[in-house]
Amino acid sequence: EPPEPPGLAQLSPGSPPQAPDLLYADGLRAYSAGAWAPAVALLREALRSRAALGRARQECGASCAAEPGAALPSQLLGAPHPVSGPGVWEPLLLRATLRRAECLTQCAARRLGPGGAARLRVGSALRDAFRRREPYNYLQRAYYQLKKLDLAASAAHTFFVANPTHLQMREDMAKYRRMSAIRPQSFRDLVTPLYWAAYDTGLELLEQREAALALPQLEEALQGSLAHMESCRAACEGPEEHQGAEEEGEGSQGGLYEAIAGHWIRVLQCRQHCVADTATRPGRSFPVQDFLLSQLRRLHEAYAQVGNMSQAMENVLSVLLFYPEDEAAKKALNQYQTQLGEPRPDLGPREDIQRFILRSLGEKRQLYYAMEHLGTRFKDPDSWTPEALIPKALRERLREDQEKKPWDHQPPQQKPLAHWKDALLMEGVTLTQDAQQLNGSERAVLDGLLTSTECGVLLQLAKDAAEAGARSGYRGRRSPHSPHERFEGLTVLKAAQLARAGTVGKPGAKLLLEVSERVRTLTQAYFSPERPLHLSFTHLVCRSAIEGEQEQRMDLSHPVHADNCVLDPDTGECWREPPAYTYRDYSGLLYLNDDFKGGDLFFTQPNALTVTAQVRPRCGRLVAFSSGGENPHGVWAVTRGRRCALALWHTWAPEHSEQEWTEAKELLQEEEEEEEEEDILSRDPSPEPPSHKLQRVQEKAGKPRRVRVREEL
Ligand SMILES: O=C(O)CCC(=O)C(=O)O
Ligand SMILES: [Fe+2]
Repeated sequence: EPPEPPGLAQLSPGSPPQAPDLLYADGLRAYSAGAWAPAVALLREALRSRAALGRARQECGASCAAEPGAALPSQLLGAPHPVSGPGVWEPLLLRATLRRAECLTQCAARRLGPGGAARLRVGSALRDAFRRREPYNYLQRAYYQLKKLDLAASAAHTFFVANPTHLQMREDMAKYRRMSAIRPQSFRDLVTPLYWAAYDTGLELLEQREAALALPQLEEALQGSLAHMESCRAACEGPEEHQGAEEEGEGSQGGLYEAIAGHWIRVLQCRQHCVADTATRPGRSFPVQDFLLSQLRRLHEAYAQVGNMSQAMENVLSVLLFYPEDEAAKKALNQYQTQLGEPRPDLGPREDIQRFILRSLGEKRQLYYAMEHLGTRFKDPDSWTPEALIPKALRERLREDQEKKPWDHQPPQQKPLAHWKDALLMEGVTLTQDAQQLNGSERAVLDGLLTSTECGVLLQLAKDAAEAGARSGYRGRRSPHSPHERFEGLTVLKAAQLARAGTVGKPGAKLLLEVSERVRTLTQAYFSPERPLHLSFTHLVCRSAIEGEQEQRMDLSHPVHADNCVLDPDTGECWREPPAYTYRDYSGLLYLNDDFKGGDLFFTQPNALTVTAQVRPRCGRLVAFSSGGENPHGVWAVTRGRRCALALWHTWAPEHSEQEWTEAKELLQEEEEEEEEEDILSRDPSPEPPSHKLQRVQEKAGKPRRVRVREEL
């Protein structure tokens, strides 16, 4: 194992947890250095620290709620001014808030060590990363490197259940599943509490008419769902949770009262949304409260099956507490009542569910009050909220809002078609897929740009150039994107030079120039008829699978990226600044062959996860698209054979047009002229090569490709 980077956090078991952001950053540092064991230790400790904070919040929230005067100042918003007037009410709210803050702070310090919760607080970016279970992605790779395959599989599974559209992980999962050394039970979710498993077992038992055995499982699952929501709610009161809320203009202007009220409103909003916190289960994830409701339904059926009619009643009444008009529940209730015989007014909904609903209604009432009187916002996550609870003045407004669609804007204007149609016709090219078919705004697949002979010539050119490179010790260059592939790139100028030196055929080098111009014409006609495009870089690229290293592959041939900006998949933003090639406006990929395995091009949403379109390369197929953040793309692993493509980038900026293209053209022309001269005059047998150009080319060719660290991770 390579040496670990200096200055990593020291871990001492048993001591209070360190700050998760520090641990995580160090874990990633160790990971990038390939120090797998420290990476695992640090990442796990980051997770443990985060969990400790969550637990402490929950326990402290509960214990402080039980302490007189330190309960969440509930009901204070609901009816303050009319009853006691602000003069009386303000000091009450203030005192309750301070008491509670004090109680929580002391409690957290007792549980987490000096500094308490504030010391373990993290920024919103990291919170999101944890929510997306990102640490498990790194963990699985580190475990894999350490050959701890079962642990790798469980970490991978844990990440995957929460990110089912993550391409890389989907591939990885398929590979883990094929590995016979991994036990099937290793594919388990390390985050989601076991209540999923309890629920699944309960369902299975119910199907086998084993209701008595199913009941404890279903009860456990129900408690699990409630606990899930509790822990989500507890996290709402952290010092970090409402960053940015002030920017939204809620609660920052005005006095102390507004500030405190604003704080509680945000806590309540956050708590309300915990019903929609996702319960994640292999292959599925949905709001935890929906899960709770299906548990209640299974429970009343199971109790009825074992003849425990009073508990069956309690559970079906609990469903009706949410949805009093639920037909199936009403029917079941009637049936249970008949079976019971005598009326049982003592029976009501389950106590835990009653508490849950009452508390939620109380919060909603306060939030609607604040909405009406303080102008705050509240989007109720529940469909079961009784209308009577919503102030009359608000009902109308809410209904209007609901009818207004946020995506009311016009679809993007279609480009004038006449120009490019002519251009296509001239070249004998067909439009195979337009932007709409590719689920994007500026994307197209065009076919027929090259004949198979032309593809053959260009493939031969790439091959000859690679072999020439091999002879000069250039061979064995691994791809900058994947250790499992070789990567050869040929620029137009290098091709011209090699042609001149007689290393590659001249027709190939000439065709390269001609074809790139063909692509430019079409791209301009299709995407930019009003404004000329210039080629800014042309690169003939082949990616070859390395024999025998493909089974264990965990990566893409080319990670997801955008061509003219630095993509931040966390936010979907794309920064048009260096090190990106910011002047690139349109990209083109002209494919030369299809006799390889894998290697499809794909587009994703800005999250770099969700695939929106996929294209299989073939001879003469051009994929053209705008180079910005609207077109993140990547290439699947090439697992067998060699995939060659001409990659071209176009720019509107004339100052960034490709000098080498002109130089190459001159070079090839010069040679032609010289040949003619030679033929005619046979006087000058050794014309001096343009050595300054050669030198420059060599420098450029040897320059390593920019490595995008973010993508590599
Ligand atoms: O070869 C491909 O299909 C895509 C390559 C690519 O996206 C790039 O070089 O920027
Ligand atoms: Fe690209």
